[in-house]
Amino acid sequence: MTKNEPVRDSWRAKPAAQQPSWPDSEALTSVLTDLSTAVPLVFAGECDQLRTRMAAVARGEAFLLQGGDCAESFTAVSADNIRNTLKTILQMAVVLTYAGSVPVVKVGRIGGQYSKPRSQGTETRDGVTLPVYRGDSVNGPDFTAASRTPDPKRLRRMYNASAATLNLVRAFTAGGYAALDQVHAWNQDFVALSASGERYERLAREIDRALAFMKACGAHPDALDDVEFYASHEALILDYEAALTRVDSRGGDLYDTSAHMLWIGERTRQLEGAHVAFASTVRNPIAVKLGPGVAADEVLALIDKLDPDREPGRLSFITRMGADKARDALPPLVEKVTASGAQVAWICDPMHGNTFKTPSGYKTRSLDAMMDEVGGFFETHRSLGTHPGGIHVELTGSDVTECVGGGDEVHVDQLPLRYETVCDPRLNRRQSLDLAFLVAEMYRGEQ
Ligand SMILES: O=C[C@H](O)[C@H](O)COP(=O)(O)O
Ligand SMILES: C=C(OP(=O)(O)O)C(=O)O
Ligand SMILES: [Mn+2]
Repeated sequence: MTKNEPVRDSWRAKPAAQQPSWPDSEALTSVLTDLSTAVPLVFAGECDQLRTRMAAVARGEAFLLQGGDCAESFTAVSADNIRNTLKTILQMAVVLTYAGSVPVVKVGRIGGQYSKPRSQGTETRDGVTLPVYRGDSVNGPDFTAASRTPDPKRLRRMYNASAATLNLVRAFTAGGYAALDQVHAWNQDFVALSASGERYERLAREIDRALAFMKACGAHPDALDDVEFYASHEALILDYEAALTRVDSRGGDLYDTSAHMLWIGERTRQLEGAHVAFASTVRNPIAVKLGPGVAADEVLALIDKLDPDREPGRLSFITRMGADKARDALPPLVEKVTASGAQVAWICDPMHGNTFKTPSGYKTRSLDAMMDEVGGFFETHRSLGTHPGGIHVELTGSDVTECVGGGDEVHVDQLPLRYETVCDPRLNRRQSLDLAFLVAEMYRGEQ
């Protein structure tokens, strides 16, 4: 028995919110047995490396950019989609790196983001009530009884889809696709072609000059050809996460090898719940979402449970307060955590507190509200002398129409044109770049 066997299953004694009711427990056991011997998707050493990167974020020496789909779906796993998402995140990262003059830690909501917590257990349409869609790992989005019935075989499909996605991400990021020159050229195209491009022209020109200067100095461009890119998702379906948890051969610690970083959602962060208990057993960097209802004492208790050794990089808080609440809700939390001596990374998710439904029933978010929340996040950290450590956003590299606003404005009446998300509305490619340039201006104190 390894030193970790006693703690490994400790979470099973706690209540787990938001778990599917699998109708066939034998089928579930069979899939989990199979997954428990599957090849790990990430190496524990990479998780350690990300922890050191996140420690730099916590110390104020780096910025986190975390983004990707609200919910990945099996049918959307394609080279085009993966490449476009990656390309968008890399483009955003170049702008933020230059503006902040600090390294940007790049983490995708990718290669495992298949499970969704929901506000309601069921959905009713035209008098018919069915289980709610909980992500492709559990059931299908189509509104039929067959599609909405949880099917454990989907957990194996999630693993396969994650493996294929991460394989291509690794190929792109190590194979020269992500070269800085290339990414900057894409940004120049965006500035030239976007309606709001003029506003960003100055920043793009400055980056151009900085690159020319580096080259003139003989800075080795090869070093700029590869990027570090990490994978993350919400650790929601604990049976899946536990099946992919392995004892690290190097030191005997437990790592959840389904992703480098895992987060606990707003709906599953109960102090005595199974999600917090599970996360406390693994060494991966962990993040917890915090909504406007959280009390400062709960946040301190989360630190005690998840980061008892007060190790910078281990724990991040992703605040998602809503634009109208951020300026009131955030300061007391940041003050108390700082006073406690814990060094966590503070990340802003400007999306989940700003969702609304249009009269015709589309779930959407406006770029203005997002920027307002990011503004409140920066103001709070600047006034308290703490570090605004990063942003966490739902985005896609495709030209969808799911969020409203942006330089090439998407209007409410255009939402039906390309509303393709299976869960929450994502920023499209241009809106994501708008956001990056606007955050860059904020970082430089220009707004
Ligand atoms: O990211 C996901 C959503 O915010 C979450 O699943 C809740 O969505 P719902 O209110 O539509 O259930
Ligand atoms: C469900 C999500 O967020 P939250 O837990 O903050 O509501 C999410 O990130 O998709
Ligand atoms: Mn979401």
